[in-house]
Amino acid sequence: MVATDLFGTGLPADADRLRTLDLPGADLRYAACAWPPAQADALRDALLDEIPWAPHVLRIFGRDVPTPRLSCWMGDAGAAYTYSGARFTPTPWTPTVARLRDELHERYGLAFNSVLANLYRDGRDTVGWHSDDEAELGPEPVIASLSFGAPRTFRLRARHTRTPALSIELAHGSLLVMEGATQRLYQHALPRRAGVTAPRINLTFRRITAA
Ligand SMILES: O=C(O)CCC(=O)C(=O)O
Ligand SMILES: [Fe+2]
Repeated sequence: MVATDLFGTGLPADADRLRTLDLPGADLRYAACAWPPAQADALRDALLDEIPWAPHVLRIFGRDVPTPRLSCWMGDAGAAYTYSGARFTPTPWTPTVARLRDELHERYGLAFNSVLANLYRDGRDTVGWHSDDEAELGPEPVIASLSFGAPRTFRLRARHTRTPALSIELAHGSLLVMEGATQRLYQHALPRRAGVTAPRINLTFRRITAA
């Protein structure tokens, strides 16, 4: 009998292991099953319920534009963040998000002081092309992106040529870690997906270095 079974789920013992994705110059790792299905279900429900979701309004070319998703900026009191001209003071950690932050540290050795939570209510909610390259994140940001709920396609493209580079379906209970030159060389987006009626929650944990 091999030493299998991740949390008694019948999944292989290393189902939560991060594997490198092949993308030139980038540093991307992905674990399709960081949280096994039953745990991921419970986490999705708790996060839906516990996070104070609200539309964000971004100032783009001098106009106020509501984002096509709901969000919540959460973190340590000092971790203020500027995003597309809007300044966010973080909401205090909720219990489930704090637990996930601690798990990322204990299980993957990744430490964070803030998180941007996104709720894609259905397949019409999206995030457009961008890099997470705000000055507060430092020159080589480390971002841990957790997905719960409806699987959605995550795309990356070369920042300067806009050449499509990678397309990956982010699974329920998955973890994607972006670091190194990933933000400098690539942009990412989550396009619309027809036929998706279930919500998806994404938590992008970040490390804010300076005020
Ligand atoms: O929902 C996702 O997977 C990506 C979200 C994202 O790129 C962001 O919040 O910066
Ligand atoms: Fe992003």
